[in-house]
Amino acid sequence: SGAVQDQNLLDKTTKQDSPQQKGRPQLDTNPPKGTRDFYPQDMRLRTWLFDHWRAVAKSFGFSEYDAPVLESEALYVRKAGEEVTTQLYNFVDKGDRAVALRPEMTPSLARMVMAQKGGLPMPLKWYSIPQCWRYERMTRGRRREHFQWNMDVWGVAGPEAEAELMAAMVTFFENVGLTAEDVGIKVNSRLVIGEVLDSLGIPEEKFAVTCVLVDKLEKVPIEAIQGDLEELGLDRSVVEKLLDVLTNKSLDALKGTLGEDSQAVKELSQFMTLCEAYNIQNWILFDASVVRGLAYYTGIVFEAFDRRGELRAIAGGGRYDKLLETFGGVQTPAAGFGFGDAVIVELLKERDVLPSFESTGVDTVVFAMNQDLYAPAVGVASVLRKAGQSVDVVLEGKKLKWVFKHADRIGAKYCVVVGADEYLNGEVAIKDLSGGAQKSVKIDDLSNWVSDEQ
Ligand SMILES: Nc1ccc(Br)nc1
Repeated sequence: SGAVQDQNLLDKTTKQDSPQQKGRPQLDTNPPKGTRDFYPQDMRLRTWLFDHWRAVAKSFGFSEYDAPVLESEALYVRKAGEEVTTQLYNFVDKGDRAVALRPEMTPSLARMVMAQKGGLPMPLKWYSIPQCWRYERMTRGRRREHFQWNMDVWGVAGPEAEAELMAAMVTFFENVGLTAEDVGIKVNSRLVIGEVLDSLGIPEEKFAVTCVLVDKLEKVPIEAIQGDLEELGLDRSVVEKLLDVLTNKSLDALKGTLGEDSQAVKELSQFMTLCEAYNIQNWILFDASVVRGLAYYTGIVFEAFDRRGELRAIAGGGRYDKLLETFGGVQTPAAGFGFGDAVIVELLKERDVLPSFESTGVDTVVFAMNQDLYAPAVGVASVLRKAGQSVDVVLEGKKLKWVFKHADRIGAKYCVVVGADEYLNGEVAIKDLSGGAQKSVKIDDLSNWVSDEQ
């Protein structure tokens, strides 16, 4: 069910199955496992969320792009054991092609950049709100789809890109009524792991898989991935050293561990300084244990979380300078984040900052008192619509009591009744549904009435 439906808007137990038609197998009216329907009220919440995402993207000068939900499976073959590739929603199509519903947007973005063969003027500041998919055994009853706001900057090597992305994410949180007391953003750099592995003589090609395993270590006991670590040739002492470094609670402590010349420390310090320039430092905290689960991150990584620790990560991202290379393209610096539509809605609901989505947004209901007045009534509706109102015309003969109840149910502000006597005087009756006052207005004055009511 849709995000709002999860709030028991349509409690599943009250949904009545349609009456069984004689002898016909009844259609299963549920959406496919792990997917959601968005009824109009759910859609109003989703549109509200996407409008906020789009407004921030626009204010930061980002341009919207899109790509097919269906991609070649080859885009996601990374052999790093990431959840996002082990839970691929993949199949072989009728043309015998190995395809997949995209689990994330970044590879599609990389494919689109690569397709332009260097012809895209850099930097790119692009965003998208794709529906992304995974095929997870329903053991955990989790969703198989979500919408994920993607913001990416391509062609900028310095932490200015990450800082701008961070500022955009914080702007969204502030715009929807959340504060730095509600949400924090943990920041780290994968260069930390890189520098530790270098110091222990672990070859570069083990970097990505090590990062994915360390990310898993955050969630499962070491025994659960002991085999993977051994297969990777990381003996216990290496893992212990890594885990020890990741417990560093400050950049100064990290400098003590990695040394004055640490590139990781330099970059993180510069990033933190930029965050102060945006005045978002209260949202940001250094946390050496953050590595994120995607294999292709190469530098700064970050993840937004609810400070009460009740929910899963709200959003996450980082630098991924080598992704194009893995596709056989030219190395191009890039950084970005993904921001899912599910956890944020849980948080907004929990913090009670979600607006109501009861109303349909209709301004005025127009009703003809009898069939002879229907044509004049739609003429009145056209005048109101041209004046900018959202108008719901009652399309069938109804009792006035039904009309007022209907207008109230859809959250209309006014009800315009076209009655025989008033119409003879070139007027209509307008009932203000908030206060109940009723008045007659000349049809020729309706445009002025609309502008006076705005
Ligand atoms: N990657 C991914 C896709 C779909 C969902 Br739900 N969660 C994560």
